[in-house]
Amino acid sequence: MALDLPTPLTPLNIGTRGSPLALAQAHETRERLARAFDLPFEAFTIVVIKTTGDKIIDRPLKDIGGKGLFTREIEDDLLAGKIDIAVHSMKDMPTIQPEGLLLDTYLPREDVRDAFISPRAKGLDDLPAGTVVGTSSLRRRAQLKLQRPDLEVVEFRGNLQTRLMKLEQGVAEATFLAMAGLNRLGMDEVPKTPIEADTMLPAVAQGAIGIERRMNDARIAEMLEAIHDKPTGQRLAAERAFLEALDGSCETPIAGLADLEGSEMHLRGEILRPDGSEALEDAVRCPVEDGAQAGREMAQRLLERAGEGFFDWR
Ligand SMILES: NCc1[nH]cc(CCC(=O)O)c1CC(=O)O
Repeated sequence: MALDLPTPLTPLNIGTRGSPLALAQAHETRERLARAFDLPFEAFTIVVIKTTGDKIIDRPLKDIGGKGLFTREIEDDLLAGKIDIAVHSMKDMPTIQPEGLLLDTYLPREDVRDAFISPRAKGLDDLPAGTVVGTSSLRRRAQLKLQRPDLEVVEFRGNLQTRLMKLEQGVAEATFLAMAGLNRLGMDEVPKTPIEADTMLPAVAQGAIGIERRMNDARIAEMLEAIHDKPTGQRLAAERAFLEALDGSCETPIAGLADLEGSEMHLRGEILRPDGSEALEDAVRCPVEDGAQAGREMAQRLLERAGEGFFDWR
């Protein structure tokens, strides 16, 4: 495919966070673009941007608060033209983007499942009562407590490597990590047990990489079209409509997953009390193109069942 790049060729700047996983995602994006347009890798520069969430690593995310902890600085640079596109884990992205930005290009989705990670146990059932499990995810904490109220949970922040190190040091006996992250980093040696979605429904958009751009940049829009994965787009449209209708932030335990079965979509959703004392689930099948509407309706049904204060700690 021919691409109308200005001559002499100016590199396209790809913005990303600096964690190993974020870098792997940026490199995958660069490879897909280079391949689609038969361009050398040098046509793309990867620009590492440090975000507030990267700078503050000693406090739980929910205590720092505020929207876009891991995205604001990157989006500012995108709006300012310092970068041309930004690569994100869609799981970490708010459902609404700042004025002037669009986030509607997705790479083919990786494994959506969570994995159980422990040097000593194969699965949750093997852990004796009182065992300490580390996680910084409110969803995983609540899902864990629902299944095993007898286990202890400790806050487990930091990137994938940091969390694996904490396991090794014995800060916790087990943790959960996304299969997608482990796969993208090629961490095949980490002993992991994938957990099926029936047992632990993943986060909305887990395993998906999104590429953000300026709304008025037609050249970039055209370019991104070449690497967009439509099925991933259809699944995320439903999952993110569900999340948006729930007003979900990182501070509420919500899970959601859309699977495609031919022309049909199978959409599942779950909301939990933060202490894991209760979970409400719903599921529907609908035509793929109705996914977003189905997501919003599912959110409404769950909110009605939940009633006031469901997400409050008690
Ligand atoms: N919140 C951090 C984060 N954001 C995306 C991933 C994994 C990759 C993905 O889900 O796309 C992770 C780590 C994890 O949950 O284990």
